[in-house]
Amino acid sequence: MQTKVESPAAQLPQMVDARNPGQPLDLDWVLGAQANLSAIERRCATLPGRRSVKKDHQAAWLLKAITCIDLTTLSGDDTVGRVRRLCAKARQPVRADILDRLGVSGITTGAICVYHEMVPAAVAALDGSGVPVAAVSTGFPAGLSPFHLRVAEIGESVKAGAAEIDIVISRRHVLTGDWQALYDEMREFRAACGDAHVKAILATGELGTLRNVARASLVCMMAGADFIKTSTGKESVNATLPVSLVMLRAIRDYHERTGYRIGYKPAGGISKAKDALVYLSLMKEELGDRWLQPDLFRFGASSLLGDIERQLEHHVTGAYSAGWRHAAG
Ligand SMILES: O=C[C@H](O)COP(=O)(O)O
Repeated sequence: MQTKVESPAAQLPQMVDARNPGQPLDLDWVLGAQANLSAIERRCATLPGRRSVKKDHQAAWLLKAITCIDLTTLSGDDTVGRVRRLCAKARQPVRADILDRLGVSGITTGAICVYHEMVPAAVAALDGSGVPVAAVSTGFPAGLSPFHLRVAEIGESVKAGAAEIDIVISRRHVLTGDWQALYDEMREFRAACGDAHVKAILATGELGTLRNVARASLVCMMAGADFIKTSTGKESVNATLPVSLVMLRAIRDYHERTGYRIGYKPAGGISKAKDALVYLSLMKEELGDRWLQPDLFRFGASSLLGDIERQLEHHVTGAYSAGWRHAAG
């Protein structure tokens, strides 16, 4: 079987759209956003069973998923050694013998995602690979440090070589309906990023309602977010299908009204290949094939890659290896 999947770096030049500049805060639009919980739940309940891709198609979709992973380590005990091992995995996400049998070469993960202190090590380890480094920022995960320090943290990570910045929003602005404060904060974070792309982490598990998720999504896009991201991975509820549906529809709405395509990053608790397939099919159904590229879609995941590699090994050998053989990623 020949499954041609190009690396994200190879895909980017012809795929990149104009960057979202943002727009003035439109409160009528924001307050008009609603979320019908029972309709959303009904739609999501049908998703896992509905679209099942098999055999070679499944392998191709799993390879696609790999190119969209922000391979992540966000632990208090991260070391330079761990980050270097993860970067080696980002450069070569699947064992060479498995890729040979799939007829694929040159794939990488979408990015590496680390805390600020690990950015220089990751940048050095990924030199020449085309894999960008994403830094979580702005007092991740709670986002409750002094505002000027949150802004300064972005600048430090950009200076250290991060090409993508994952900021956390102030959940209290959403919970109190202070959309202007959320907009102003996000606008300032975006400005501090300069040319680095900014992903706005909504921490949806802490926003109370799906309607708040829809409104916060719109405000962050209006303030210039390049991506909206569900979670830090540290909330008690992280990425879910209902939240994803609401955020994807906000992205669709924003695209229809402004012409700008905003990326989506579900993050936290996505660790199985079959879950990745459900997310890919949700993207395809809600937003179309254009959103299946790494410049518009990422998984934030620390252990998903290991399960995908295991499934690909099963695809080419017919046997499952032990999970520990695919530990990194
Ligand atoms: O943004 C990424 C998340 O922190 C990763 O979460 P995870 O460890 O549950 O995959």
